[in-house]
Amino acid sequence: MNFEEFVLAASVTDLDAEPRAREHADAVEFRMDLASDPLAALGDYDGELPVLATNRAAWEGGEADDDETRLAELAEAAELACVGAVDVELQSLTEGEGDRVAERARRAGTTVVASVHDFERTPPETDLRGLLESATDHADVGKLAVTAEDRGDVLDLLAVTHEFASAGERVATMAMGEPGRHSRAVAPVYGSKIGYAPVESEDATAPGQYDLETLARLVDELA
Ligand SMILES: O=C1C[C@@](O)(C(=O)O)C[C@@H](O)[C@@H]1O
Repeated sequence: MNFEEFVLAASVTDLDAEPRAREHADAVEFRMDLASDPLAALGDYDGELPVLATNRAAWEGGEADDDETRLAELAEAAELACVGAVDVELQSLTEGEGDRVAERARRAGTTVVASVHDFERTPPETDLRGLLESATDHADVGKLAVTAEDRGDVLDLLAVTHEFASAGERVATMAMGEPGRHSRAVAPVYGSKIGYAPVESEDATAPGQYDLETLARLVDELA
């Protein structure tokens, strides 16, 4: 997966959902931290869509609390043929052992997405820029998910997205929460390369997500 074109990822906690995602998604984001035996599930996976593997740390809003196990599992996943990309938290890449995962991923030809999340707010525009700069420096794709408290926050995020994408950087951005919901449909217009959506809205993996069919339609109509 090279993310040169926009990739719509169906965010799943169970890979058995993949057949239901095929019609609208380009990939499945497998939330390993929310699955019961993720490596076994990946081993058994015989779906059509490539997998973007995420094993989100508890300290970054996920459910994987032992960092050593979490990163070891993610590195193993990165080496599987069905896995086209792995998500590694930027903080793991800069301060933890995430760079080892990234190295193993690269050796296996797997794309690395460096991610940053803010579940509280949208940092000021200069900080957004700094975070995306660091994320794009450390990985093939820099991803920034923030929480919008008002529409103005989305404007800041879109401005920075546009700036990086225009400079040829591969970025993925979205504003979580209700005021930021429309960013999921609009950010791709400004160059964001990944969208996330649950197959069914009750299985959302972040606040403010559209269901897959809806996001696919909105992105298509705005493209
Ligand atoms: O990082 C992201 C983006 C996300 O948080 C969202 O807002 O859609 C959903 C997560 O599953 C994914 O790992």
